[in-house]
Amino acid sequence: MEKYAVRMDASGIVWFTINRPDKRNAIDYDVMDGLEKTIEEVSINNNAKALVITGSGDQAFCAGGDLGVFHDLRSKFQAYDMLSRMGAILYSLLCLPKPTIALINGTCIGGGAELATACDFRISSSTSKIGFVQGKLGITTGWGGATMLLEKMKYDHAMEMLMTATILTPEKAKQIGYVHKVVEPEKLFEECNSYLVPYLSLSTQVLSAYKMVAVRKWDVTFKERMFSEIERCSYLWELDEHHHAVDAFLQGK
Ligand SMILES: CCCC(=O)SCCNC(=O)CCNC(=O)[C@H](O)C(C)(C)COP(=O)(O)OP(=O)(O)OC[C@H]1O[C@@H](n2cnc3c(N)ncnc32)[C@H](O)[C@@H]1OP(=O)(O)O
Repeated sequence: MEKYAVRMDASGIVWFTINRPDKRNAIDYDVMDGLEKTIEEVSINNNAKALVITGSGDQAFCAGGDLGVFHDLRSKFQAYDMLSRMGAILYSLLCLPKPTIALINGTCIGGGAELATACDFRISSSTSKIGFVQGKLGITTGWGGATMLLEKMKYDHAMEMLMTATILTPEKAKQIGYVHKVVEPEKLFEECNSYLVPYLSLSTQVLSAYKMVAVRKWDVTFKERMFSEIERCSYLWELDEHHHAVDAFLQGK
């Protein structure tokens, strides 16, 4: 089974689906490859007007990094290689000159919330769970998620999400401005299509021009901040607190 699926529909929406429902759509190196290629293709394909990222099945959008795979990374140098690669992928998603949507079809936690944050808009199923749970594993957001969140949300709401590592209902996430629309699970795709209609009615050049205005806001200083966040997470990654927490998860404690 392919770990991700990509298709472009007749209206120019590219649908990227993480296809690892048995692992709650956790991101491993293959999914990273798929995201990297798709973002690049969408950015250069004139027929691609928008990118929607979602997860397969009705349980999870994305449960973050694959703890089984990434737990092999023990030192801060090993952690930095993986974290900065995914950080670069999310930075290119953030700056993609087309509208992007995280279609949150279920659990969206840890790196899954970082992935969703890199998108322009978040549409969630009413049954999803959303949270930056990294703190519970003794690390911070390691893919640049906090830097992006603080650009996109009010300071106090962003810091509360990050520093409490709590899991929010979609309604609460909407109330604080993280999620833009909450819909019944069976209406998720229909509502996502409707949401995109006004965007698709404008030309790609116009949409790209607006995205470029936003990208200018995220200048070199922003990129530096994002990557120093990643470096700090690599340092925490190496510490026992993190490794013990992941050991406990993998051993089902
Ligand atoms: C590296 C960048 C930063 C990060 O993303 S750190 C990772 C943050 N993510 C997490 O801590 C999520 C850990 N997972 C969970 O808390 C729960 O599995 C979750 C998502 C709430 C779903 O709970 P349930 O629906 O009850 O399902 P479950 O626990 O029985 O899991 C089903 C199978 O999926 C696996 N899974 C879930 N999240 C995973 C992950 N992040 N990496 C690797 N495998 C993961 C889980 O091990 C289980 O697999 P199996 O059936 O035992 O083979």
